[in-house]
Amino acid sequence: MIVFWVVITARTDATIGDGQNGDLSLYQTARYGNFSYCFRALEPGNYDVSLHLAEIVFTDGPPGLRVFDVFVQGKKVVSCLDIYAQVGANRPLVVSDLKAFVEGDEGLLIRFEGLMGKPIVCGISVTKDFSANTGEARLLQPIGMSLAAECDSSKEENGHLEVEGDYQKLLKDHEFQRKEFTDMRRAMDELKRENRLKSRECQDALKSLQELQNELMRKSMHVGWHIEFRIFLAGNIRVFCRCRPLKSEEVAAGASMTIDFESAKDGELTVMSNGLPKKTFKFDAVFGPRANQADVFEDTASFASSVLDGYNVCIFAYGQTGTGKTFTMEGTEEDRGVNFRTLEQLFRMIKEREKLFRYDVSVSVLEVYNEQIQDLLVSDSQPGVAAKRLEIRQAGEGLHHVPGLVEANVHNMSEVWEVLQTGSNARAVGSTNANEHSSRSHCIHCVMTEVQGERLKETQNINKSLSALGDVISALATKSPHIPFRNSKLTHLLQDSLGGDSKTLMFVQISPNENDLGETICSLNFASRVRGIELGPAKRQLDNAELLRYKQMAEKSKQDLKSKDVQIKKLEDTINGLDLKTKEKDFKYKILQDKVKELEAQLLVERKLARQHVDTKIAEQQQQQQMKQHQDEQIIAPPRPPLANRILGSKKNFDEPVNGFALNKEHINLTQPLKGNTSYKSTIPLPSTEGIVKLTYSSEKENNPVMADQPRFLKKTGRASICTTAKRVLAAPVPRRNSMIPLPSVPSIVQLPSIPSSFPLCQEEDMKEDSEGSETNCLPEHTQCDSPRDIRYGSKRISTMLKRSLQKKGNMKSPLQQHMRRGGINVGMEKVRVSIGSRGRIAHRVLLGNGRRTGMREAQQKQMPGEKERRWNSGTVARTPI
Ligand SMILES: Nc1ncnc2c1ncn2[C@@H]1O[C@H](COP(=O)(O)OP(=O)(O)OP(=O)(O)O)[C@@H](O)[C@H]1O
Repeated sequence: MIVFWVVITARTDATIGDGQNGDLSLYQTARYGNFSYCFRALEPGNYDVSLHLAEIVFTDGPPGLRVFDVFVQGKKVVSCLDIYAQVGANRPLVVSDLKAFVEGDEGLLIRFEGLMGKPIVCGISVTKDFSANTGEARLLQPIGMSLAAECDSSKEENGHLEVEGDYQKLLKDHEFQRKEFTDMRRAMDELKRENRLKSRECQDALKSLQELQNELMRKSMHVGWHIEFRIFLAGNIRVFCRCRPLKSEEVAAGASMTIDFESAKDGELTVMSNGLPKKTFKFDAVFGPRANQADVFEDTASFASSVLDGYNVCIFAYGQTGTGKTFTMEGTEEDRGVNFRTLEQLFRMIKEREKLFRYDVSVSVLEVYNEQIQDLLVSDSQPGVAAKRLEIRQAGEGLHHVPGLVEANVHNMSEVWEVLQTGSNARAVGSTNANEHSSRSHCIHCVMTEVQGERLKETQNINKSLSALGDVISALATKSPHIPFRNSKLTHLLQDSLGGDSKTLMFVQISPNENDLGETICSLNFASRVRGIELGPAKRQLDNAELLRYKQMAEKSKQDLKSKDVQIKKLEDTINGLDLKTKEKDFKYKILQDKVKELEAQLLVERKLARQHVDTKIAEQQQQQQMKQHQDEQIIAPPRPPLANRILGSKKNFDEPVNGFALNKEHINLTQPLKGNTSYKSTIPLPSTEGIVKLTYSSEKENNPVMADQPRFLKKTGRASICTTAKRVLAAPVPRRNSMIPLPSVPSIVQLPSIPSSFPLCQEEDMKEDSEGSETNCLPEHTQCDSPRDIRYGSKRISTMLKRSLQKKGNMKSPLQQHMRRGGINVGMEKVRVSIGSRGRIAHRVLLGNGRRTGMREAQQKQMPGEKERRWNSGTVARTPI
């Protein structure tokens, strides 16, 4: 089948449908060949597709029929046979009810495949199937149309032409666009998300910026206020100017204003004269006739509150009579002044701080009249009784007070007001020309605030100007070395508040009446000078009690420090003493270790010596045995007396006691079984007599140096060891022993004499040990040696037993073990004595610490030399229970 693909431009025209019911119709004329329509679905769903095929010219009958098939979404919906059956010549064909299901945003593809010989006109109508989808009608949009390309016969293969690129390209483009659209949508979503994040960040940043701005503003205000306050404290008395309104009578008299408040700003004030500006002044604040009491106090409150922070504060009013000094400071019952408001604020702050601080507030009201101080809180003096004279005293550095002045404790504002009223009523009032209520006195309200032991704070108010005050102010302004505080009672009383470490606020009161211009300018000039006065930085005040308490605390800290130093010194001494003791103990321990090593080395030497001694004894025994054998042989074989005589000596010698023990003939007779055994010859390579002598000598010499000077004789041991060959008797198992006593070999042949009691074969302790353990130190009752080999074996056993004995005793009584077992250094090492050898010497004794000597030494001292020698010879270990 040949497929033609031609790309044409989709065209929509008036026949496209009404667009309102969701219909979309496309009519397109294709001149040649096959083509396809592609639609992009706006939303998934079922679509009805109808095809209008017109002017399909079937020039030929079935054999030559130019037919084509129609595919919707790749599925053939109309076949050539259908078309052939329905279409006659020049009759259009409408194929309807073709369902197309579109998923997602995939496109709807209608494709015509076939061989077209002549142009056709077709139309496609796509309608959303609303029966299956109830959503909003959204249609397919044509995204392209492909027409059949020119037939390229060169690409015909196996009777077919491969579909070339356009459709595939279209599909790829569509797929690409779809992916691109998906990517774009994803990117757009990402951008939206980022945008939201950025928006949120921006909002957060904006919010934090606003907070920062607010914080900055607060800080700026705070810093500004502090700077302003510090500037004020560091350089100037703060001066507020207040002008009263014109009185009704002044207005009635046609008085005109002499102050220009209209242009007043930033504390500037211009005095007018005849309608022209005469002079301009600048103060910290200016309050015109319209300012009320609250406005004034708003700027005054910070002063008042600093009283509770421990500062001396002085607020007073200065000005011409009748200008409102009393009104500003006291006010009226309906319109309270600075005094009342200040106290009100103090109580409010006290209330706020009541969990942290406790304040006691007292108020005094006094009057300075004719340089006399009168207590206005004292009731009228009784007739004929002179009022109590009050004087100013200086109680401490910078602390002036009036002893005897009544201080009324107040707890709330009603009590304050009551006190103030009492004082106000008691004032001396006279009449003046300027003000019928004016007085020639100065009323001072002292508010003493005690804050947890801190000194009293004073708020003092003055409602009259005094020349003394002026002098003081002038002296302060010119930085005069002498400030005439004591020129008047008023300045004297106010000295603490006007001094260099106070906060001072002065109200300069003026009249707006042009008739008072002279007085007004005079007051303003004075106030300007006051404003330039430098008082220096304000200082917090501490009272003497608090200072005393601090001093006591400092003194106590010093004492504590000293006692701590003493304790530290004691501790250091203790530590040093402990260090010394530790070093001393280390030193002693080292000495002990050295001694232990020395003893162990000595014990080693003793063991060697003992071993040598035992070997010597064994050799002697062997020699005696050999001699005995020869004697026996002589007895049995008389034909050889000369040789026997030569070897063993005469019979007389034979009968001689050997080492104190005499051989009994009867005993010899008991050896009859030996008679027949004449063929025995010792196979033991016996050492020569000289060798034995030398060995014995060297051993004895080593153990007993005294022997070196004595004549050398062949030493004969007092013990005999005879091997019998008459009868082979299996030796009973010989228990191990610890004693170093030489063992008699054949007690059955040679009956040794009874052993003296002073010659213990084994010590009681050894016996005890033997009875308790499996080992024994005692001689076996019968020991027989059947052969020289047994003799040698017996010698080895003896040697082994001796070694074990020594080893055991060494282990049992090792000084090191003793020391370790005792765990102290005061164990008497002398209690351990190891004595080995026939001429043994007393083991080296070491006295350690305060080791107590035991009865061993006394026992030795009581012993006879011979006994001692035998004792040593017995090879036992004299032990004293430790
Ligand atoms: N700012 C003001 N607003 C309204 N009235 C005022 C103001 N200042 C003063 N007055 C009124 O002016 C009158 C005189 O005021 P005040 O007695 O306070 O003057 P003073 O300076 O204390 O006088 P003196 O020096 O004679 O005692 C009072 O009647 C007072 O009410």
